[in-house]
Amino acid sequence: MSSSTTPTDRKHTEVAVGILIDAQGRLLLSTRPEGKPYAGFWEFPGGKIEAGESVEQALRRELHEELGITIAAAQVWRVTEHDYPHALVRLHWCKVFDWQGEFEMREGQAMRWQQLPLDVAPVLPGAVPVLQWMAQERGLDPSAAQARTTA
Ligand SMILES: Nc1nc2c([nH]c(=O)n2[C@@H]2O[C@H](COP(=O)(O)OP(=O)(O)OP(=O)(O)O)[C@@H](O)[C@H]2O)c(=O)[nH]1
Repeated sequence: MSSSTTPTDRKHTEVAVGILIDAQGRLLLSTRPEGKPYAGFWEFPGGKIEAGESVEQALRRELHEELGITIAAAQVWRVTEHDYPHALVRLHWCKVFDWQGEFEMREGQAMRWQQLPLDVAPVLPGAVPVLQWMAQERGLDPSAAQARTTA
């Protein structure tokens, strides 16, 4: 057949993602900066893991670069995959309850603390399963984790 690339022969991009949860149980979402694929979509903060980094180290670096905060310990909670046209990503999700510093949007993003269901939209497709699990943990209908839209 042709030389088209199938999901099985594409290399995964490893990504560390933080689910920051505040004292009221709210989740931090931010918008993807201009110039990146899916710019303007809402996502959980994080980014690509660099060679030699653990998930926790990558997440600590990314959240410092993007948000100006320093996180305490973070353990991987779930691992998911999503096949985008631009990349096949493996997302390492960590819940984060402790951090230090003041939030500064260093990449010009918007940020919102959100309860479920969210009231921001649209959300990056790769983040949807995690929103559903978070809703389930809270005794909510997983299919209603995202904002209702009138589209
Ligand atoms: N940060 C983040 N990335 C996500 C989420 N869901 C999801 O599918 N992704 C995907 O994971 C990848 C993260 O890459 P990124 O471009 O944000 O990472 P980065 O900041 O290191 O990028 P750069 O070094 O290219 O600037 C993207 O392909 C993005 O689509 C999410 O909730 N948060």
